[in-house]
Amino acid sequence: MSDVFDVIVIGAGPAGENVADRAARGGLSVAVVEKELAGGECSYWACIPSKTLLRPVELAAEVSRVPGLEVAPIDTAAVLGRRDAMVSRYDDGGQVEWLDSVPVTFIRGRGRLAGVRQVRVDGARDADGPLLARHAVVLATGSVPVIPPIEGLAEAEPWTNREATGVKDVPERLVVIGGGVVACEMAQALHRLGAADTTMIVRGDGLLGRVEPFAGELVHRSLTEQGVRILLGRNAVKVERPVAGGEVTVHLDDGSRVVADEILVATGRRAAVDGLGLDTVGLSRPGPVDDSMRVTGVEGGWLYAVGDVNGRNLLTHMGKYQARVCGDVIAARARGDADTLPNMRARADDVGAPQVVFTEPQVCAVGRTEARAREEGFPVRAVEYDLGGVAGASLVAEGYRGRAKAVVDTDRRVLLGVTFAGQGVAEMLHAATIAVTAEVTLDDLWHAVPAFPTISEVWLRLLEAYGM
Ligand SMILES: Cc1cc2nc3c(=O)[nH]c(=O)nc-3n(C[C@H](O)[C@H](O)[C@H](O)COP(=O)(O)OP(=O)(O)OC[C@H]3O[C@@H](n4cnc5c(N)ncnc54)[C@H](O)[C@@H]3O)c2cc1C
Ligand SMILES: NC(=O)c1ccc[n+]([C@@H]2O[C@H](COP(=O)([O-])OP(=O)(O)OC[C@H]3O[C@@H](n4cnc5c(N)ncnc54)[C@H](O)[C@@H]3O)[C@@H](O)[C@H]2O)c1
Repeated sequence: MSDVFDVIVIGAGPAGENVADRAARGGLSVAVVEKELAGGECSYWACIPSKTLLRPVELAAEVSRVPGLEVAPIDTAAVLGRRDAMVSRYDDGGQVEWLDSVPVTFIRGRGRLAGVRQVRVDGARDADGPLLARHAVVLATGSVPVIPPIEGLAEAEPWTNREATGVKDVPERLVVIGGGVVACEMAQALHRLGAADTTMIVRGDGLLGRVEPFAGELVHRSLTEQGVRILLGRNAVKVERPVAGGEVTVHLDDGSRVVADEILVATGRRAAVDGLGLDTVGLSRPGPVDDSMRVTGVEGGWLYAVGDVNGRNLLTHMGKYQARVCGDVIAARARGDADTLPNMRARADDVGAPQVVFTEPQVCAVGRTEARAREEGFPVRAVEYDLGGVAGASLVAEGYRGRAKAVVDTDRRVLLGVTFAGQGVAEMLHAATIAVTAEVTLDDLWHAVPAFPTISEVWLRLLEAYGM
């Protein structure tokens, strides 16, 4: 095998795989180095298993809101069996086969920078010399969970997303630290799959702090009604687990405590750069990157970073988008072609990435929240509408509960952000993404007539609320 490639990608998660694919399509030879499983966190321990565990929860809630249908109890063993199938039983054979077909050279082992355009691979290739990249090295190593420095927490061997999404025996009593996306999604899934006694410890005054407050409130209400205990404005100060795998006690800053069988930490993620050799090229972190995903300040401009590791937006679709830009740019630069075509710069990251939180109710948003738009100095007017008041929603469910909000730039009459919360709203997000990204004016949106009776009629109601 040649030790010289046009491009070397470290990390074969969704971002790494896509940058490799695009660079190879551009005619370059590419090697991808992966220390665990091709497909990355998303395929085995994040998006895919978490959504598989949440789908029956969502479906059961939907069925329970239509008179004439009955919800059978959720069969947890069957759900976990489907999860195992969806993660290919933690076997990446299919992904490796696809990489081979691109074609890309797949190298299993831990990669690290070893100087300019050089990558060493620990493991199988350790004894060999470094791999050399003619044009570019791309960091696509993803992120790892943050374990906060709470006394006794690390020693208590808390669950992270890996144990939670890979659960084999659902604990009866679960305590979750955090109130963000992972905390809400996994608390809901595990509670409905058997963790009858689930408590969330949230340091802020609401859930899902990055979205419009009404969305977090709707999720809070739903979780509480299902029986999840949510402690807002509390901090864990000490954790005790005297016997490994035994009962765990979490002490809170108000003197109270929570006892559980397992503890899940969902307090954010940080770039996966430990042992990555950034120091060998004079860096302490893998960024910032410019809009072509090139790490700034590296002489020769040969280093790029895509996906979670660059910290822009920790979402699979955004990492893949950055990867497409990056792979095309590297190929164009290698050929000496113009690298400034519109598809060769990532501009969607700053606008406010689209995101769906797959709780029940779902929450989805794109663009800026009202608060962020005001902070950034836009002339803003926000309008809201009760989704339950739309004919399509009342057909979907008895007592449909949900809300929509649009944030408008009053000077240019374009949307800066849109948020929906409610049953089945995820598939409405892309219309909002197009409107926000393409800056479709309200006057043009008026002619995009939503079909009756769909929940999308809320678009019309929002425009009417604006005064049209
Ligand atoms: C519970 C959970 C649910 C999520 N759900 C969603 C969702 O529904 N939708 C969504 O868009 N996002 C979701 N995310 C976020 C999503 O998982 C990440 O944004 C996505 O996985 C990032 O892709 P990536 O390729 O940058 O990194 P990763 O998927 O983390 O892949 C990085 C790869 O690099 C490898 N690697 C790391 N270091 C080295 C090294 N030194 N040498 C070789 N290989 C290395 C790793 O083994 C890994 O395979 C979720 C995250 C979590 C935790
Ligand atoms: N459906 C999806 O798209 C999806 C699902 C899961 C995760 N993700 C992505 O994964 C990333 C990580 O998710 P996450 O939920 O871990 O992070 P997050 O940033 O969404 O939430 C972290 C939560 O932990 C809290 N927190 C942080 N430090 C704390 C501390 N020391 N003590 C107590 N609480 C603390 C924060 O206040 C917040 O509530 C997110 O950026 C998200 O984009 C996406």
